[in-house]
Amino acid sequence: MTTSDSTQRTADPTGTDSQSPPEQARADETSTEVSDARTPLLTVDGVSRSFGDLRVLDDVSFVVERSSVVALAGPNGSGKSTLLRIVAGLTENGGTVTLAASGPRRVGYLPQSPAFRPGFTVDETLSFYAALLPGDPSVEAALERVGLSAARDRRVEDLSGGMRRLLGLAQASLGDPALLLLDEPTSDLDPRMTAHVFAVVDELAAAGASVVLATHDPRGVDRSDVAMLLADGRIVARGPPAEFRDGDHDALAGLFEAAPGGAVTEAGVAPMVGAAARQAEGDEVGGDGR
Ligand SMILES: Nc1ncnc2c1ncn2[C@@H]1O[C@H](COP(=O)(O)OP(=O)(O)OP(=O)(O)O)[C@@H](O)[C@H]1O
Repeated sequence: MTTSDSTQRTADPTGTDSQSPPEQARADETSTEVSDARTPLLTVDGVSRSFGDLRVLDDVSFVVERSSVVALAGPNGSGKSTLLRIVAGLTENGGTVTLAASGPRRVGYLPQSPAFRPGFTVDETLSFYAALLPGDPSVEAALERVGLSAARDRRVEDLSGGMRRLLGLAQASLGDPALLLLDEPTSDLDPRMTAHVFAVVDELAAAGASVVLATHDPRGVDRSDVAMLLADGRIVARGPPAEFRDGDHDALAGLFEAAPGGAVTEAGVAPMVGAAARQAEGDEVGGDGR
C-alpha cells in the first residue's frame, strides 16, 4: 500500500554540529515511515531558512531517488550544511521533508565537524551508539568498512582529524540507514583515504542506501548519479555529472559555470549587526527562522 506523510522539522535547541548519540538518534527519529519502491526516497519541498536578515535557503525543492548518490556542491556559505541539518531534522525550516523509508534505521548523519564524547575509545563510542539503535548493528563491520579496526582501542581525543571523520562515517553508517547525509566526508583525508571513503559511499549505495554528499571535491561530484549546485539560496543547476563536463571543465567546475551569472563568486555571508544578529541568535533557540 502506498502511504505518504510529511514531517515538519522542529527547532534545534543545541545549534551545534556535534554528533552526540542523542543528536544522531534524533536524526533517526525524525523520519516519517513510508515505504514504496516507486516513490523517491527523499522529497524536499519548499524548504527555506533564514538567520536574521540572511536568507540562506529560499524555497529549495528536490528529490533523491533510491540507491543513488547525490553530490551537493555550492560556494562556501551557500547553505549546504544548513540543508543537510534540515533534512536530518536537526534544525527548523519553512517547508516539508518527507522520507519514504522503513527499516530499523532511516537516517545517518555525518556533520562537517564530528565531535565525540571525550574519554571513550573508538570501540566504546560505536558500541554505545549501537546499543541505542534497533537491530544490534555490528560495530566490527562498521569499523572494518571505514578502515578503523586497528584504531579501535584509541581514545577519541587522541585521533587525528581524518580519523575522527572516519569514526563519524562509521557512526553514521551503523545499522545501514536508508539515507546517509554526509557533510564534506573527505575534508582532512589524504588521497588514499579519500578514495576509500568514496568507495565506501559506492558500497553503501550498491547495498541500497541513498547518499547525499556535500562536497567541494571534484571526485565526489564525478562519481555521483546526480550533481546539484546550491547558490543564492536555491538549487541553480542539477543533473548527471556528465552533463557538466565540458572541455577543460571537470563536472564540479562545469556545475559552477552552469550557475546563472555571478551567483557563485561570493561566500554566503551578509552583515548581521545589532537587531539582525540578535534575531539570528534567537532563531537558534526557538525563533521561527523561516
Ligand atoms: N547558526 C547560525 N547562525 C547564523 N548564521 C548561520 C548559522 N548557521 C549558518 N549560518 C550562516 O548560513 C550560511 C550558510 O552556512 P552553511 O554552513 O550552511 O554553508 P555551507 O554551504 O555548508 O558552507 P561551507 O562550504 O563553507 O561549509 C552562512 O552565511 C553562515 O554564516
